[in-house]
Amino acid sequence: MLRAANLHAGYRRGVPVLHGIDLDVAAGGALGVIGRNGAGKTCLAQTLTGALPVMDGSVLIGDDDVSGKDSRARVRARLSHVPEGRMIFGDLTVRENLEVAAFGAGVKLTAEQLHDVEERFPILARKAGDRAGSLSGGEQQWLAIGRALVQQPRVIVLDEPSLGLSPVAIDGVAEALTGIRETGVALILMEQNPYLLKAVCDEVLLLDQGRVTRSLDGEAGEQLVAEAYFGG
Ligand SMILES: Nc1ncnc2c1ncn2[C@@H]1O[C@H](COP(=O)(O)OP(=O)(O)OP(=O)(O)O)[C@@H](O)[C@H]1O
Repeated sequence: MLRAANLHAGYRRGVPVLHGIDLDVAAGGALGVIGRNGAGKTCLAQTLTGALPVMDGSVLIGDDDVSGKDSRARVRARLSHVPEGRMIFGDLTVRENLEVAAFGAGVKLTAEQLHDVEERFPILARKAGDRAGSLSGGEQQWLAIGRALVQQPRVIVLDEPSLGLSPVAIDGVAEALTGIRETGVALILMEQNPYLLKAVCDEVLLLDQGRVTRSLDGEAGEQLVAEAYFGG
């Protein structure tokens, strides 16, 4: 569903941070990317979603080559982004945040679709009229994922969704992401939390200085991920 081949990218022209990344995630699959601070996870998330340009290599969503397309075109090709720090609109209500996200993807938000998302995350219905900025960190994370879901994605790229969350909230994120996978959506999860990766992903890539140095399959288990994280 999402493939990247020989991907080179960076924040500044002529200064690559990613040096030839290959990855592939199928519909309903979940691929994790783990790495230390500065390894390039955010750069990879932003390059996949079009916030940063591809310097070399390619990004395909299904058969659609989106390498030269910006983030607006990619969201319309059904690739959604849950950015680091949530990036919700704090002054808009929870419901307005969902409506704006759907509009940005060119999706007409029907009552049924809204109901589906609010059923998955009931807090979004209970707080529909509240200012998004008044939500707790965990609630804002639900909203950020809800914003991606109303875009009817084929793929969601999430950048450190566990950041700042309590262990209980992280368990909730793991459960929600597993449920979303089961609907056939592909997930790419940039994370430093090995337990979330273990709970959600089939395969985890270890990123170091912009290169994939190892690939761990889900069978290898928590210990292997933790080893990669703490000892890699
Ligand atoms: N806006 C920027 N402009 C230039 N270089 C940047 C910028 N942001 C990050 N970098 C550099 O790019 C490299 C990769 O950073 P990036 O934030 O993508 O990694 P990361 O794995 O997401 O790290 P973290 O977990 O700390 O967010 C680092 O060397 C970093 O210093």
